[in-house]
Amino acid sequence: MRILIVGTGYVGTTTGLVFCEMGHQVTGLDLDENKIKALQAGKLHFYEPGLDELLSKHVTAQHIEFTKKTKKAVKENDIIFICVGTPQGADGSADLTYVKNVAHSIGKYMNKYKIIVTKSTVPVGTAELVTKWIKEGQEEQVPFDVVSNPEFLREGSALQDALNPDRIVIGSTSETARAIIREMYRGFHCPIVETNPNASEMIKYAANSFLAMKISFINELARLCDGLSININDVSTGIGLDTRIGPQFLRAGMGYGGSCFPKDVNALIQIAKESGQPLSILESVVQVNEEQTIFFIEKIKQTLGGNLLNKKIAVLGLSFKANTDDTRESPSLHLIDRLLAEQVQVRVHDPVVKIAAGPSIVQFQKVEETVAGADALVIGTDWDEYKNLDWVRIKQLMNQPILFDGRNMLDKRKIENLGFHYWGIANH
Ligand SMILES: NC(=O)C1=CN([C@@H]2O[C@H](COP(=O)(O)OP(=O)(O)OC[C@H]3O[C@@H](n4cnc5c(N)ncnc54)[C@H](O)[C@@H]3O)[C@@H](O)[C@H]2O)C=CC1
Ligand SMILES: O=C(O)[C@H]1O[C@H](OP(=O)(O)OP(=O)(O)OC[C@H]2O[C@@H](n3ccc(=O)[nH]c3=O)[C@H](O)[C@@H]2O)[C@H](O)[C@@H](O)[C@@H]1O
Repeated sequence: MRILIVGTGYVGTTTGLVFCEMGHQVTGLDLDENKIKALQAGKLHFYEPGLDELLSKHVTAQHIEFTKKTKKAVKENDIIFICVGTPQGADGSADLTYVKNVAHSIGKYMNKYKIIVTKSTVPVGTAELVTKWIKEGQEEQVPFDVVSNPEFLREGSALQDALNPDRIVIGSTSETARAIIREMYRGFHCPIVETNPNASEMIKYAANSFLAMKISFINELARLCDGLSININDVSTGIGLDTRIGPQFLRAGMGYGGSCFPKDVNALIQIAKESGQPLSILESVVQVNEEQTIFFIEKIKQTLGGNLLNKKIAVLGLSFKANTDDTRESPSLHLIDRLLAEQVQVRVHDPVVKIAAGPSIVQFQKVEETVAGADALVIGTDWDEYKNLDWVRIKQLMNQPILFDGRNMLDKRKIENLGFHYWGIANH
């Protein structure tokens, strides 16, 4: 069966290449000409460790091709994965414009039985909408089935996650379609959850919301622990060893960011409101997350004497987490916005992200240049390379050795022994 991936962003490109690895022939479709040109040349248009090698391998072997010709791509392929964006709309709900456009095009150009699989994260009821939109697009009746098959990969470890998922979820009312998609995933060694589309769509939002809830829980607890001089990392270890809790997603920091948790938690809140069954717990998750940057900046203010006017602050890391160039809802950028509002002179560094300079913000190539003359240094993203910097040299270069670790990634004792004033999130 020939596979079409619609949308060649983080999810689409990774999914396409994973299917190549499983021996399938794949076409990637996108409307963005620049992305398609880059991909055709075997070049990844975003930063994701390991994916560039795989892309170049499968492009060279002609296991994958890329196109912007929707009609041809729809006609020639049997299984169509929708991997387009579902950004947050004005009221917090998911904006399905891109999904709707794709469904209309699929209907319009469909010439024989096809399975349409939604991999994008979409609200409960979208499979029914996709069915309706495909029918609206059809000029003549052609049979098709719709499947919900949410994706659980993380940016930064997309390939490993997609190749080794904890589970695969397949939601469809059609046993035939479920069986075909199940067969496509033969070779994956993980449980497969088969269910109806609504439950499948809910599983995705519930998973992201639960993980976001763990982060907000530990962050709010960290604020309490900070006042009580308790090390939150010890608390995370202590509770995480309980197998019912688990160690993951208990790292206190500046709050969760990225293209998914913020929008998906809000989308589920909106679904709940519309259903007359509000999820107050998730409303608190969002509130705690928003407060976390304020908590952090207040700490910086207090330490620097209550006023940040014209202070020079160096921020290391711009992406929403390490190993990605994605800055969507990045906690580091949220912090920088607030620093700029306080009229701070901001100096930034990131190993892969480039941002436009402004009157009060300058980006440097090297960490040493970034910290020169700084009144304080903030770790904004947990890039590995920030762990083993030459801290003796950095101390010499700074105006005063004050370090705020927004990711609790440094060894407090070691840094303090070098003469730094160190503050992490309840990292006592
Ligand atoms: N980024 C991530 O790590 C994960 C994202 N998701 C979900 O997957 C979906 C996609 O996310 P990303 O890959 O990050 O999005 P993205 O924004 O990186 O990529 C989406 C792509 O779709 C293309 N597109 C839009 N309309 C199109 C059309 N009519 N025909 C062809 N291409 C079209 C865009 O040009 C863009 O390249 C979202 O629903 C997201 O919530 C799910 C799991 C992980
Ligand atoms: O639906 C999605 O798009 C994806 O969203 C997240 O993946 P991602 O956003 O790539 O990154 P995460 O590793 O989950 O991190 C999200 C944010 O939480 C923060 N985080 C994570 C873990 C933690 O313990 N503490 C913490 O603050 C990260 O720094 C980051 O800002 C989920 O982990 C994926 O399973 C899901 O597929």
